[in-house]
Amino acid sequence: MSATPILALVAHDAKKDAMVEFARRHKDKLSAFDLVATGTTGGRIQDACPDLNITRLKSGPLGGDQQIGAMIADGKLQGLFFFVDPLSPMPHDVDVKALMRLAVVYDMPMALNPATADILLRSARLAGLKTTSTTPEVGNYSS
Ligand SMILES: O=C(CO)COP(=O)(O)O
Repeated sequence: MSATPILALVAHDAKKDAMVEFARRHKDKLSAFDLVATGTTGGRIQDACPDLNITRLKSGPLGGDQQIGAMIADGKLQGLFFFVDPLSPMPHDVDVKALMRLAVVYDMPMALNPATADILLRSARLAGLKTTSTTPEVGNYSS
């Protein structure tokens, strides 16, 4: 696992401008992390902030949300910034829900809008003081 905490940046189309603005505003702080993003979101951020090192995954509807979900399940992610559009139907709604669900299952710091993202990025937990997400109680659901 990377020694540097990894953050994921994801935004639905109606929220991509807000994500780009968030990344611009916080690019100094974000540069301290390894960043992953779904394909289109990552491209928009990279264009706006060329100095940020962003690993682009697949586009959300083509599996990018699930790739990030797998990173959460594998303990490879330390924070999720997911600017969701609650007003538009999504062809991959099940993937969106699955990603948010895994973030909750693993007690992943997760911001779903810019206001929360600002607070989360400032938090000590994301600054690397505590970078391990909580392993869920598996109950009857063994690994
Ligand atoms: O659809 C997304 C999240 O559900 C985001 O995917 P893109 O960044 O490829 O647009």
